[in-house]
Amino acid sequence: MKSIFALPRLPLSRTAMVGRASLSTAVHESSALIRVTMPPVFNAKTAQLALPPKAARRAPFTLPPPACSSGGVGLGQTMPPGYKAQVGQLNTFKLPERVTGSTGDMALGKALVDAWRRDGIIQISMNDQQRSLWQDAKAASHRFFRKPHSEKAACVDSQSYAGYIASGEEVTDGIADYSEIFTITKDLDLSEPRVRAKWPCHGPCPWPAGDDESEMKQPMTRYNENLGAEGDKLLQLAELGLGVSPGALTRYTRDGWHHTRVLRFPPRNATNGKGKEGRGIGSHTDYGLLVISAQDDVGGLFIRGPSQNEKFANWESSAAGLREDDDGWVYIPPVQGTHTVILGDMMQYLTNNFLTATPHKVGLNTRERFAFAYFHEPSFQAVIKPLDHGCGGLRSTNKNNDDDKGIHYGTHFTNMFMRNYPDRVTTKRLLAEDRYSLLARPELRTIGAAPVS
Ligand SMILES: O=C(O)CCC(=O)C(=O)O
Ligand SMILES: [Fe+2]
Repeated sequence: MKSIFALPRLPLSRTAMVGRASLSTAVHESSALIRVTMPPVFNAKTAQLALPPKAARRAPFTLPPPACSSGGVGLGQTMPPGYKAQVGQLNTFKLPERVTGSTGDMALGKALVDAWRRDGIIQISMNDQQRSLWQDAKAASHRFFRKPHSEKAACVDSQSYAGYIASGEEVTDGIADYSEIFTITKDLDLSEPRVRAKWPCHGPCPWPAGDDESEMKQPMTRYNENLGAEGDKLLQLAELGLGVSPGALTRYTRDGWHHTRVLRFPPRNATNGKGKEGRGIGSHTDYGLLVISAQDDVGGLFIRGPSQNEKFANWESSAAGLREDDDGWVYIPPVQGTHTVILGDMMQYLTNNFLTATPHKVGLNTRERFAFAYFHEPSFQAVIKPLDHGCGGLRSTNKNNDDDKGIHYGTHFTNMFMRNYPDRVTTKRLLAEDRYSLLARPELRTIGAAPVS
């Protein structure tokens, strides 16, 4: 059996960043009562006119007005106790039904890219169908997490990383997280050719026993399929906003290795004592292109916006634990009826750091919290190469793209999951059967070998 430590570039669990000037503007303690009014919804039709010249645009995040102002919701009120952070107040963008490349789409794409570059996060409104899919998926997650431990713990598969992860089982930067998770990866039965060929991470999703599909599988699958379309729509808009050719991003997501983490966080006073007090998930970046998240009304998510002073590349050395206890975190209050979208490692690599992966972490609150993180990813087989043109004219450091070997997404994903779950049966089987070596085979590297601008 090959030792995990002998594998090429396998960083330690979910990673971290370095030194950033602390925000000089007001920082709100979680106990502060803040009243704010929500900003207007972005209107794609008027976006071009509405976009102010760069210098006049608002500073990263609009800080809420003082407590005495009237109306609005106390967004900062839901911040978990014991945390100190600026409270983010995000504009809510509305996406069109279809992206056609119209002037409105181009303006919206530019506005999204600007917001990611400024804040590291965007907020988009759910349409009626998405609200209903989210309600159904959330109800299914409540049902699942209420099951006895033994029933949840049985939801494990030895070939895929899908299924249950108990509170305290996941490790970020060497410290156990309190989150309780059900991961959904591509659900492939045992007769599927990639599963038969023993490709790493490929296998069935171990739905709970007795699920007649309506309990868990259907609501989760419908939710994920809808976000699959939403993810590609966002990438099309990002292509317009970056000024790269159509397909420059979406070419990678055909048969994308999209997956979802269904999460429950215990209240801070009811943990199993296996993690670090108050901590839900430690600071990390996620692995692919986009993370589209929904959270209930409890609150717990913090992010760090892009900074010139904070350089990291999670595919080279782990960004887990990055600046976990530093200043400079922004609390993202739950806004019902919206998804938030942050960026992953592959978006950073593709755009030569023009867009950067968004470091984030989760704190435990006084009530239990439920959230969904959907990951919009390249195909497992994709070899990602930095974009040649566009992206504001930025090019990768001094590297010539033709010489760049690129990043094989399937290898990055496998490294990250082995890192997070060193003791899981899936990791043990992967190593015991030397599946890792298959990642070098040409049939696992079929998408995107040549750079596209
Ligand atoms: O709970 C959240 O809002 C985010 C979860 C997260 O960061 C993850 O699952 O990777
Ligand atoms: Fe995450």
